[in-house]
Formats: sequence, structure tokens, C-alpha cells
Amino acid sequence: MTRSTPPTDSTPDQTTASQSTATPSTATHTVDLAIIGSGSGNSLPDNRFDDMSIAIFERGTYGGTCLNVGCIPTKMFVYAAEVAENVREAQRFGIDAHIDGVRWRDIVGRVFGRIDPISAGGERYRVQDCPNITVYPSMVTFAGRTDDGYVLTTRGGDTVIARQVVIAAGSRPVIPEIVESSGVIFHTNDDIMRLAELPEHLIILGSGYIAAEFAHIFSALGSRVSIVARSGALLRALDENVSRRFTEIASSRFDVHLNAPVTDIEQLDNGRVALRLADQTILDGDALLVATGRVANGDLLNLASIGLEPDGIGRVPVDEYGRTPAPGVWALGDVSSEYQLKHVANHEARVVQANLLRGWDSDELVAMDHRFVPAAVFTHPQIATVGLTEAQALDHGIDITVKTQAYADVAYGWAMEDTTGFVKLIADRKTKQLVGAHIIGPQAPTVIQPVIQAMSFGLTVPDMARGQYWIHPAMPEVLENALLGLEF
Ligand SMILES: Cc1cc2nc3c(=O)[nH]c(=O)nc-3n(C[C@H](O)[C@H](O)[C@H](O)COP(=O)(O)OP(=O)(O)OC[C@H]3O[C@@H](n4cnc5c(N)ncnc54)[C@H](O)[C@@H]3O)c2cc1C
Ligand SMILES: NC(=O)c1ccc[n+]([C@@H]2O[C@H](COP(=O)([O-])OP(=O)(O)OC[C@H]3O[C@@H](n4cnc5c(N)ncnc54)[C@H](O)[C@@H]3O)[C@@H](O)[C@H]2O)c1
Repeated sequence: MTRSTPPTDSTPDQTTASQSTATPSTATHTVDLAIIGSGSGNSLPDNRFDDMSIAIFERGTYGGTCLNVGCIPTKMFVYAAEVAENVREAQRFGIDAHIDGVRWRDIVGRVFGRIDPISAGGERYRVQDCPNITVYPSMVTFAGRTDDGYVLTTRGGDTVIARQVVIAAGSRPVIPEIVESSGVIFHTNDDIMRLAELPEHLIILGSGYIAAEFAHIFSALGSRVSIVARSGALLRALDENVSRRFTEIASSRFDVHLNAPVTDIEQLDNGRVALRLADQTILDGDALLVATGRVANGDLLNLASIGLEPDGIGRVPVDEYGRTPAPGVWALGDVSSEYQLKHVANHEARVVQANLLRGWDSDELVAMDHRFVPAAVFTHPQIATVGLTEAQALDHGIDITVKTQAYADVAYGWAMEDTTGFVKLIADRKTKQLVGAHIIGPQAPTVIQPVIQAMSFGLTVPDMARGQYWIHPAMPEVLENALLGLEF
């Protein structure tokens, strides 16, 4: 069931398999609304849009990054990795267990055997059950504007004129020049999860979210993993204490090379890839994963033809309502957002959806809320974060108080015999409200949720700590203790 070269977000103009009856032949088609991208963009038309004619353009696999090559499959692999790690750690708790084998092909088959039908079903629904919607399984670009609307042309030769357009075109992996020009075989998140075999030695270039998650996945499933990081720490964008703790843990689990720019990359005759690092170390692996950031797809849309200019990293400029400077053209998600996160893309889609129904010039447009955007890294241990890091809070000149509480300090963490997890809370002494929270440890993305709620609804630390029960002995007690430990 694996596809060696899946249609991907970074391979323009892959035509999806289901050329349906609703797929138009080459002709000009005028619509009320055009949507570029079927990730969060696909969630825009609901029954309130039934009286609008709509075109959805998708150059890759229907459903976008999160469903097909991002959040969902990665977390399904992470779950399998957690199962393997639990077996490895079982002995500590008096349970003798061992891993008899990892059936990589079966894992791949299970993951995509569940995901691919969702993508196909989503596309089928739009094509067959939504008479007002036409799906164009093709790359599209702008070709200027006429009195009737924006002109969009597909690689398939169709022309669509749209009164309004939503750009929801996402982002793609950045491939460093040294990799690109070397001609070596490399992988990105687009295809690494469909490898035919589990690599014996996976080399990961990059040290952010994708590197941290895939290092955990492949290591737990049995690959040797090397991480090559340019700087002196992994997950460097996170709070320094979390980044440092993760770097320590990762260094004991993976072969981590810090401050290690790559100076040369070579494809070896035996199919392996060799990387030479600045300190002359040579790494030789049977697969190379490039995880060096993602760039917005705004630079591929010929925006200049409608008077728009993406920024230096491909992002489409938008105001707080999702409006670009081109009247009638909206944007949302990775293509325009400061955040490359699915919950943000979904939030922005809800805002743009509400505003499309209100109208471009409405006095009642809904604004995007980016005040407290949380994020999680599903590595091992898990990491979650919301608000400012300590360094950012200090840069903002906030008079802060900080408390760090170990998982092991509370009953559940102690029962788990956790030795590395902690919660770090940062609060504003003046307002007594939290300005940031950073957690590394089991279930961190779940443990952090009450903090996101408190920050979003303006609870003070004393109210949050003592204005509610905390279930005993559950992991969120680590938050309760940290809150009580903040000194004002
Ligand atoms: C490996 C990985 C793991 C991730 N894990 C998480 C996670 O756990 N949690 C989280 O919150 N976020 C995660 N993300 C981020 C998340 O996937 C993205 O933020 C989200 O999918 C963005 O949604 P979007 O709708 O903006 O773009 P996309 O889902 O990328 O949709 C854009 C679509 O537009 C199409 N398109 C682009 N240009 C054109 C064009 N010119 N013509 C036609 N079609 C076009 C693309 O093919 C694509 O399908 C992860 C990302 C990756 C890569
Ligand atoms: N759990 C999640 O929510 C999740 C998971 C995966 C991805 N994502 C999203 O996708 C985005 C992209 O992920 P990512 O890991 O590719 O990017 P990232 O921005 O998290 O990390 C990229 C890393 O690559 C390094 N790098 C850049 N150029 C390099 C080079 N030439 N050589 C070596 N290292 C280099 C950077 O220093 C950085 O550490 C994330 O920022 C995140 O928003 C989210």
C-alpha cells in the first residue's frame, strides 16, 4: 500500500487520482468564490455557502498537509513509538517485556490505510455531493484581474474567474542549497513515512519540531538516528530550560551533532548518503531526512499579477480579518500566518469563513485571536508551550516571577518515577496573570490545557490555583504546585 512517490505538497501539479465528472474540461468558469488549497481551506464551505458557486483548487493530495503528511500520520507513528518505548521501559516497573520485532510495513499500512480513505472520501464528498462546488485537481496561479473578478489559470488549462478568492495554499519544506545541489536522494515529511523499509541509520538534518518528532519515531522503532544541528541546542526556539533539557535527553538517546554545519554531501555507490560536518566528522546513513523549516507557498502563486507581494518567506500579507491588500482576496493558515500550526490554520479558517459571510466591507468583521497560541512537540518526552519564553518576557520589560516544578514533585509523576519532566510558569507580578508556560514530560500537551484556558480568559494565578479543585493524584497537580509556588 505504500506509494514510492506520493503526491506531495512540495511537488506542484500532481493531479489527484479521481478525475470526476465534476472536474471541468478546459473552459472559462466564473464563480463567486475560489479556494486555493484543500487543507483548512476545505473546511470553509458549509451549508451557509450553498448558494455560492465555488471552485476548490488542489495540486496535491486532497486534505492538505496535516491530514496527509503532517500532524495526523506523524502522531499515529508517534503513538506506535510510544508503545515501543513503554515496552522497553517496562522492566523498571517489574514487568518483563521485550520487543520481538517492529513490522514497519504493517505500521505504514495501518497508518495510511486509515488516512488515504479519509482524503479520498473528503474529495469524493466535494465532487459528488456538493453541486455548487467544482474541484480542480491541479496547480493554479493568478493571471491578473478583469472587471468580473480575479483570473485563475490551472496547469490543466482551465481558467476560472472568481469574485472572491481565499488563498489557503500552505507551506512546503525548505531544502538547503547544499542538499539540493548535491543531487543526493533525500526525504522530507512528504515521503519519509512511506519508506519501503525501516532505515538502519537515519540522518536528520535540522533540529526543530520535525527533527524532534521523527528522531523519536525512528529511534523507538529501531533505527539508529543521527541529528545534525547548526546551532548549540535542539528546539532552540523554545524556552531555554526546555530546549536545554531536551538537548540533554536527546543526546543520550540519539547521535546528536551540535554546532555542526554540513560542508559536503555525497551519494555513495551502495545507495547510502554521506555527510561531512565542519569538524570533519563523516556520517554515513541509509536515509537522509531534511527538516530545516518550511516556507509559505505565496511565492508560487504569481501574486504580482494581482498587485500582491509575498514577504521574504513566501507569506501573503493579511490584516487581522484575513484580508489581503487585494480587495476580495483573503488568506489563512501557513501561507499567511506567523504560525505554522493546524489549530491556528483552523482558527483562521473559522474567522475567514465568518467574514466571507459578513462581506469584505462589513463593520462586523471578526478578528483573528493570536494572543495565546500554544504548540506541542510530540517527541519523547513530550513538550508543550504557550505564551512568552522567559527571555521574551524579559525583552518585553515585564516584571516577572518564575516557578519551575518537577513532575516527580507530585504524586503521579512520582508514581511514574519520572526524572526529567518539569513545568515552568512565568507570571507578571503586576497583573498576577501567567504570561508563559513551558512543559516537558509525559502528556505535556494535555497537562498544559488549563494554562491555555486561564491565559485566554484572563484568570489570575491565585484564582486559578485555588478557585478550582485539582484531581488527586493526577498529573495537573504539577501545575497547581507550580502556581502556588509563584511569588508575587
Ligand atoms: C510533519 C509535520 C507535522 C506536523 N504536526 C503538527 C501538529 O502535530 N500539530 C499542529 O498543530 N501542526 C502540525 N503541523 C503543521 C500543520 O500541518 C500545518 O500548520 C497545517 O497543515 C497548515 O494548514 P493549511 O491549510 O494552511 O495548509 P495545507 O494543509 O498545507 O494546505 C494547503 C494545500 O494547498 C495546496 N496548494 C498549494 N499551492 C497550491 C496551488 N498553487 N494550487 C493548488 N493547490 C495548491 C497544497 O497542495 C496543500 O494541499 C505539522 C506539519 C508537518 C509538516
Ligand atoms: N507538533 C507540531 O505542532 C509540529 C510538528 C512538526 C512541524 N510543525 C510545524 O512545521 C514547522 C516546520 O518544522 P521544521 O522542524 O522543519 O522547522 P523548525 O522551524 O521547527 O526547525 C527548523 C530547524 O532547522 C534548522 N536549520 C535551518 N536551516 C538549516 C540548515 N541549512 N542546516 C541545518 N539546520 C538548519 C533551524 O535552525 C531549526 O532548528 C514547525 O515550525 C511547526 O510550526 C509542527
